[in-house]
Amino acid sequence: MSRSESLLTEDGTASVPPSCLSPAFTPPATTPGTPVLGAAKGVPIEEGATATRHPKLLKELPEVNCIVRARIPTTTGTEIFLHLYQNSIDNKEHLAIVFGNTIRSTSLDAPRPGESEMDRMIRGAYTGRLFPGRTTSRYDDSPAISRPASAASNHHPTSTPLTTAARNSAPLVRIHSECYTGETAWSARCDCGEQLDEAARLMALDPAGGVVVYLRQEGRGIGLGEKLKAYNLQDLGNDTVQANLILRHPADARSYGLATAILKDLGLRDIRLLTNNPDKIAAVEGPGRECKVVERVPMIPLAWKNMKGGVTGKEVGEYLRTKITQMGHLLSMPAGTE
Ligand SMILES: Nc1nc2c(ncn2[C@@H]2O[C@H](COP(=O)(O)OP(=O)(O)OP(=O)(O)O)[C@@H](O)[C@H]2O)c(=O)[nH]1
Repeated sequence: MSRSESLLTEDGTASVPPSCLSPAFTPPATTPGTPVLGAAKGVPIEEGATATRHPKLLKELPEVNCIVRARIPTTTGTEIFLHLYQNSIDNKEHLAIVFGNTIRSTSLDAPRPGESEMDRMIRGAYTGRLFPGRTTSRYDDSPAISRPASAASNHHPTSTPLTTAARNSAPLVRIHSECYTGETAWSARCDCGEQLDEAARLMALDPAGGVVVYLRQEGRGIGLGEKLKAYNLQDLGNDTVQANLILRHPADARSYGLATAILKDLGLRDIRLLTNNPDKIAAVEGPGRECKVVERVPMIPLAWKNMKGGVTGKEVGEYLRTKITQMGHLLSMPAGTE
């Protein structure tokens, strides 16, 4: 008997107490990917096209509106700009963490009726840097500060035919789904915290800058409470996919339309996407190909590269194995761990 069968009856229903089950099946917004083997580092997406599948795309993008932006000096010394978004499909505060000072939000910068210069600065719609006594949101009106070369333009990469140079200048993007346990509660069940840190490290180093789109789809979209139930089912012998299914959730309940809309608002069309997830690559390009993933940059677990800071242990090993064997993630287990 397999481990999942131990909790499923003959007709496939769960033998866990009904009170533990979610009230209704949640239809999948995206479905798990088809297993694909052996993607190389930095594969241009055109060459790796067979490595992707095409989840159902939204008919149209949701509306997004950046309502505030602020500079965050970080503990690593890198400055980031945190952008907070509202949208037309849920009430959650999705975020864009922007590295570099050339990437700007169109909706944030748009003038609002009746607002003062102080209003604009308070909501972050200023150029350059704020300083005590600044009176205007506009750069050129402010003789006290000089204009750094890197901020010379607020315009964004255009979609010219891609040369290697253009591809190299496309910004790095990570579409990251919330993981309270991995990012805040030091969980070693997954590598989510490590992935967020690694994405930030790479973006801080990249002259083209980068964006982490941080989507509030905790637990692959099932929410924290349900994810914690799934953890208990994992401790009872199920893998991460089986645990979701026993709880009557899809293996992956996420969607990426909001990410596409946020990237569009930030003026990013050609992007280099940090991911191993083929569904994400296909979905983020949007219904009208609003974005183009010109390169997939793999996220190899740090421990597999013998780098410091990697999450290790039995649980994360199983988590990664399930992603590869059941969700089609473009990773190969290191020799000796298959
Ligand atoms: N249901 C469930 N969700 C989990 C579990 N462990 C982590 N997650 C969630 O999985 C999501 C991780 O997503 P991402 O970091 O975007 O990564 P991914 O889609 O797996 O693919 P990559 O881009 O390759 O990292 C987050 O929402 C986590 O909360 C688990 O055991 N069960």
